[in-house]
Amino acid sequence: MSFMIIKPGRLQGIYDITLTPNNDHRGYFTRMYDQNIMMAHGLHRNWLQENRSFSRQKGTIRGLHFQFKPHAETKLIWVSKGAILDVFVDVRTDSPTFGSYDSKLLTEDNFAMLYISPGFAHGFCTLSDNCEVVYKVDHMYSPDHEGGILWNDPALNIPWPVQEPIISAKDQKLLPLDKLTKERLR
Ligand SMILES: Cc1cn([C@H]2C[C@H](O)[C@@H](COP(=O)(O)OP(=O)(O)O[C@H]3O[C@@H](C)C(=O)[C@@H](O)[C@H]3O)O2)c(=O)[nH]c1=O
Repeated sequence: MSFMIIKPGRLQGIYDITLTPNNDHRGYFTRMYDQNIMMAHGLHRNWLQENRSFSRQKGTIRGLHFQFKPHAETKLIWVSKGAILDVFVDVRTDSPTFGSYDSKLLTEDNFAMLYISPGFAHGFCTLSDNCEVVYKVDHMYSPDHEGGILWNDPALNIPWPVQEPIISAKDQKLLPLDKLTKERLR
């Protein structure tokens, strides 16, 4: 049995991963990561940091974030508590889907994981209180390379489930995608 079922998402570079638990009368056992399976799909990375983010209230938005090159990150994301709508925007200037977004529901019990390649801006909206998101990244945090796009960029028109989110002061000041210089994104 394969503990990780991996399928390409709609946008090139995105992968939907479904974990398959082994159930018995006690509960279940599942692998959260299987290096051999990830390698077979060319998706194993040298994960350097694992982050746990906790949001107290439903309707919190974090994002949309990325790191500029050479610190652009791959992210492997799942939800250990609560539920989120995870959103990712293609900011690869040479991509035919530049500026397109997609989203995925991740919950504490849907056994879903999301693999996001470098070159995507990433964010999420919490759909429940006390939400905990856990994700691995393959580059260390580099404050000098932080990049972001305004969550409600009118050109992107992302249908977020909230109109007035709880959001950080830093994220409130982010600019729309068309204000980012393509030179810096390259
Ligand atoms: C992301 C990060 C933040 N920090 C610090 C900076 C700051 O003092 C505090 C909170 O940082 P932020 O407000 O940037 O946290 P947050 O808004 O949760 O940022 C995260 O958002 C999601 C959507 C992502 O995709 C992540 O890559 C990351 O950008 O933690 C680190 O020390 N290491 C890290 O890896």
